[in-house]
Amino acid sequence: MAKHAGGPGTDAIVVRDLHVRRAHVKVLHGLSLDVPSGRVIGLLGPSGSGKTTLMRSIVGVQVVDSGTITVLGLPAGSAPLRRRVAYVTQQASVYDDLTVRQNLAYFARVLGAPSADVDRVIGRVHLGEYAGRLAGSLSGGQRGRVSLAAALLGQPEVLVLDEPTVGLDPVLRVELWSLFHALAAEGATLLVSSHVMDEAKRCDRLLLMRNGELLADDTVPGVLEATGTDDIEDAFLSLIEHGRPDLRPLGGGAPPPGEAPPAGSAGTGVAP
Ligand SMILES: Nc1ncnc2c1ncn2[C@@H]1O[C@H](COP(=O)(O)OP(=O)(O)OP(=O)(O)O)[C@@H](O)[C@H]1O
Repeated sequence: MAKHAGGPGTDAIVVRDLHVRRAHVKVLHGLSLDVPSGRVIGLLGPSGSGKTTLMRSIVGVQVVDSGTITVLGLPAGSAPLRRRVAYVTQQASVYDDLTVRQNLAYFARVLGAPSADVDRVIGRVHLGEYAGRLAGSLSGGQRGRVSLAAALLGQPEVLVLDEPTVGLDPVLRVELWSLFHALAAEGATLLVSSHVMDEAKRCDRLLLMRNGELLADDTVPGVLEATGTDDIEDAFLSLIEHGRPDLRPLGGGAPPPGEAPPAGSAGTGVAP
């Protein structure tokens, strides 16, 4: 079970007014968000919307212009977080000339995780039958699962996963989402990016991004209710088309002077 510092009801990740440029181009424009502990949070948005940049900032590998990011109560990227936060990039990070088990044994040693953890994580990502295979002989999806297994070594409290289900068949995708929820039930916090809107329904909560800004921060039912849609893709399009003025932030932010709150907007977490 993950050692869970924050506990239910607290925020594992807090981002405030985050501005990031990449190659002199502004990518994130003053993002503020909270990621609650012990939940699976979906970070959704089209390609290029800034999901990876936000994740890189949260794990402390991105130079930021301004703003603050706190993870488990500590500044993002600070040394004590190194073993408490795991990051899986879109490219599988494995050694092709080592077997699956050898890869994980190596990473376990680097992380100082117990060697028994290797078989545990192999089991969790259902790679048992491939444990003795060279990573270089695996499919892209299988290599991705080796990377995910490496991230689970040492039972990190926060998992930041960049498009972990891309290219997987539907059965494997469902298996991974159920693994994510099992990890959350054990106390971990998962921030999972995807550009497939259909995956939204598998998340406890959504962060919808576009052009480096947050369009919504809410549960799936909350986003649907706030937009008057019954499909998350339609909801996303509605947020783009109608913008955010019709929607109120979580906790009932005040409407502009002289304007009544729109019907169905109470309690929604659509970003201000
Ligand atoms: N190394 C880089 N140098 C310059 N610009 C970059 C770099 N990496 C990303 N960008 C730009 O930053 C913006 C956000 O990219 P980012 O990778 O964060 O988006 P994303 O939502 O994760 O996209 P995808 O779903 O395709 O991974 C894009 O316009 C992209 O072109």
